Amino acid sequence: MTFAIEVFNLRKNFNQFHLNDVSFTLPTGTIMGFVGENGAGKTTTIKCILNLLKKDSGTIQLFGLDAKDDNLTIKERIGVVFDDIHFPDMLSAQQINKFLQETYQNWDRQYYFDLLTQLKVPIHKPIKELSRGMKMKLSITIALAHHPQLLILDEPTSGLDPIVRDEILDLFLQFMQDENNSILFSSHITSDLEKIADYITFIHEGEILFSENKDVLLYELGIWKGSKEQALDLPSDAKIRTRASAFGVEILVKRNEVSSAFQLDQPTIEDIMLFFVKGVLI
Ligand SMILES: Nc1ncnc2c1ncn2[C@@H]1O[C@H](COP(=O)(O)OP(=O)(O)OP(=O)(O)O)[C@@H](O)[C@H]1O
Repeated sequence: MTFAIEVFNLRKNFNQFHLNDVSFTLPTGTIMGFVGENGAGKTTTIKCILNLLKKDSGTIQLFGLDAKDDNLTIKERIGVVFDDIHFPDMLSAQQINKFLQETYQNWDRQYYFDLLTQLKVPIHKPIKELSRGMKMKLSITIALAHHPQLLILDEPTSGLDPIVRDEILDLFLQFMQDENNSILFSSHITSDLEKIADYITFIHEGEILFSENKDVLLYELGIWKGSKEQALDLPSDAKIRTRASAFGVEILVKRNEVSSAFQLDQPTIEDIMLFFVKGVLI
C-alpha cells in the first residue's frame, strides 16, 4: 500500500495549545475526513502538513517525500483549499488564470475555464462581487486545474447551502475517479463526510482520538439506551463512552462485545464525536 500522507508524532506548541504526537496515514486512492470541534487543531495540523507552519518535532511525508525538504516538488502535486480564497479580491478568475499559468508547470488553462463554465462561475467579475458559494467553487477549480494527485481541503463546504455542497462533493468524487488521487478533507459537517469519506480521523484538544475506516467504525459501534440499573448488565469491556440522557443513559458500545439481546442503534459520525467529546469513560 502507498500513502499520500504520513504523519508521525507531530508536535506543535503554541502558548495555550499543543498538537500532541499527532499520527495518521492517508492511503493513496482514498478520502479521509478530518473532524474535531472548533480549536481542536485541524488547521494547525494541515498547515504543518503544507509546511506553512514550522513543526516542533515529528515527521511528515507526502507521496513518500519529506514535506519540508521536497516542498517544491510536492507543491506541483497537491491542490489546497482553505475556507476563504487567498487572492486579492479585486482580481477576477480570468486574471487569476494569468498568474497561475506562470506558477504551475502543469496548469491546464482549458480545464480551468471548462470547469468554471460547468460550475457557472463568472469569469470577469472581481472576487469581491462573488457569492460565498461562487468563491468556494473558484477556489476548488484553482486547486484542481494543475491536475494534482492530492487535495487538502480545510472546511471547503462550511457556510454553503446543501445544493452547492452537493455540487462540490460531486467534484471531489469526480476527482477520485483516478485511483492515484487522494483527499484530506477537514469539516464540521459530518454528514458530508459520511457521504464521501473512506476514513475518519478525529482530533480532540490536539490529540488524535481515532483514525479508522469509516465503514468499520460505523459497523463496529452501536448506541445502547436505557436506565442506569439496566446498564449494569452490559459487559464492561463493551462500553466505550457514556452520556446522560433524558431517559437515563446512552452508551457507545462495541457491537461484538454485546449479545444480540441488547437492542443497539446505529451511530452517526456526529454521535461518535459527541460521545468522545461530551461523554465519560467508564
Ligand atoms: N499562530 C497561532 N498562535 C497561537 N495560537 C494559535 C495560532 N494558530 C492557532 N492557534 C491556536 O491553536 C488552537 C487550534 O487552532 P486550529 O485553527 O488548528 O483549530 P481548528 O480545529 O482548525 O478549529 P476550527 O474548526 O475552529 O477552524 C486554537 O486554540 C488556536 O487559538
